[in-house]
Amino acid sequence: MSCGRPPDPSQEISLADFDTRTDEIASQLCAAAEHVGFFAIVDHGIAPADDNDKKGRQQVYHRAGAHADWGFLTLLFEKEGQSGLEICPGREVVTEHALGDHSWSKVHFVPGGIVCNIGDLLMSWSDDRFKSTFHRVKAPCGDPGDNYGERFSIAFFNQPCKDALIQGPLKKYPLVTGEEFNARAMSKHFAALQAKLRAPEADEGAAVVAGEGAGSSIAVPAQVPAAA
Ligand SMILES: O=C(O)CCC(=O)C(=O)O
Ligand SMILES: [Fe+2]
Repeated sequence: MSCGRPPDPSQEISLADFDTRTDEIASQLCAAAEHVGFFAIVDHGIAPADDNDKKGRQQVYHRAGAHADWGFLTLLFEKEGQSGLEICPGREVVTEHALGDHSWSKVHFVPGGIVCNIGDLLMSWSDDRFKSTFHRVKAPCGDPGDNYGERFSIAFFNQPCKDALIQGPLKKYPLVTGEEFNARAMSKHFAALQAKLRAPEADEGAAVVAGEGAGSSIAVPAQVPAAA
C-alpha cells in the first residue's frame, strides 16, 4: 500500500486553535489524509434517553450505530472515563455477522492503549481470514456503568492508495485497485444509508448498520467472491 511520498513522521498537527486557524489546519489534515490515510475526531453527542417504540419495545440508542469500518485497520484513541465502545465478536462473514445473536462486549479503556479495529479491506485482502470488527458506540440507557457524559475519540482510518492492487493470496475475491475498492465501499454505504433513512423503523437486527465514521447503513459484502 505505497502512497508515493511518505508522510513526515515528525509533523504534528495541533488542533488546539482549530477555531481560529480552521482553513490552515483543514488543509494540513487534508494533505495528511492523502498520504497517510483518513482520520476523524468524533464527538458523540448523547442520543435521547431510553424509551419505548410504537410496539412497546425498549429502544437502545447508539452514539454510533453498529457497523464495520471499511478500511484496512482503524486505530482508535479513547479518553478515560468516556466509555461506550462495544464489539460484537463471532463474526463469520460480512453478510451474516450479528444478524442473529446480538451479544455485545464492552471495550474497556486501557491507559496508553490503542483500539485496533480490523476493517473490511483487511478482511477481503486476507481472503476473510481476519474478520472485520463489528462495533458500535452505545448511548447511556440505564445499564450499570453507562457513561452519561461526553465521549471524544480520535479514529485513524487506514485506507488504500488509488493504485494499490488488492487481492488475497487465495484469490477469493477479484483483484481490485484501491480506487475501485474505496469507490465501491463509499457507494455501498451511501446506498445503505439511503435505504435506512427510507425505513427508519427497521429493526437493527434485520438491517445491520455499517459504515465509516459512526455511519449507519446495511451490511453487505465488501466484495463479491470470485467465481470458482
Ligand atoms: O468513537 C468511537 O469509539 C468509534 C467511532 C467509530 O466507530 C467510527 O468513527 O467509525
Ligand atoms: Fe467505526
